[in-house]
Amino acid sequence: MIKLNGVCKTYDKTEHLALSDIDICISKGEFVFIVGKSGAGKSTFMKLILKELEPSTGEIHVDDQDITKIKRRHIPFYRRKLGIVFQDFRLLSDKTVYENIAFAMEIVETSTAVIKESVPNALKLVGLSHRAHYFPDQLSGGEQQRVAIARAIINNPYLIICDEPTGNLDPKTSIGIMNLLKDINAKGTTVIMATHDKDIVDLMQMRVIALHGGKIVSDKKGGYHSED
Ligand SMILES: Nc1ncnc2c1ncn2[C@@H]1O[C@H](COP(=O)(O)OP(=O)(O)OP(=O)(O)O)[C@@H](O)[C@H]1O
Repeated sequence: MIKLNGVCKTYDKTEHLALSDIDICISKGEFVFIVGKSGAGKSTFMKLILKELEPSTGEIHVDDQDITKIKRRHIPFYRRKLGIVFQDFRLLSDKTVYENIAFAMEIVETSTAVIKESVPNALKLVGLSHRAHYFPDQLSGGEQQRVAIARAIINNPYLIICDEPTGNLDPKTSIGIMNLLKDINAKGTTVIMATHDKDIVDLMQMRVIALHGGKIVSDKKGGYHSED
């Protein structure tokens, strides 16, 4: 479960509240969209959960842990529970598809035997077994995003955080990526996705939390709403 209680965030010395009085609860296994105009607070929300930022007030619980209390040296261990997918893929250009995914396991000290078994399985899941030895610049945008998703799930995260994962993709490719995320979610992984893509949100019919001026203005199932 992910729970935010009375979370406010101001940046540095500004008095402007990037997030204000956020109280929400996301159950394990949910798929949640975070929507809102530019400046609404979506990235701030995601960065708080990733522990890239600290709240100015309030508590944030992820998987029954108050993450505001995690010590700096323990942050890398906390982040191992999370898979992250960005708009711009962020693959390592000098590593092949296989190596990009294997690298995510190497840095958490997974054994070679487990890596050799897990990476082909992840590639199969995202439909890219035939691209294992390609480099990122030999792939389409949609294929690169599939690699990024394979890398995000390879260590069995509790939660996948997606920041505009379809932002650089055409509508058809975007739907393929969303179906992949839906399948991963159906196996029990919680997904939180920030997006501007109204068509995708309407298509998926999942829970939608809308932010405006740092406040939650709507929290409903089933697409965008007129007041969002
Ligand atoms: N590093 C920062 N320093 C000061 N203010 C910031 C900083 N980052 C964000 N803000 C402010 O916090 C508010 C929320 O910004 P945030 O980036 O979370 O919005 P967003 O919904 O993700 O926008 P976008 O869709 O454009 O990415 C905005 O008013 C923004 O100007």
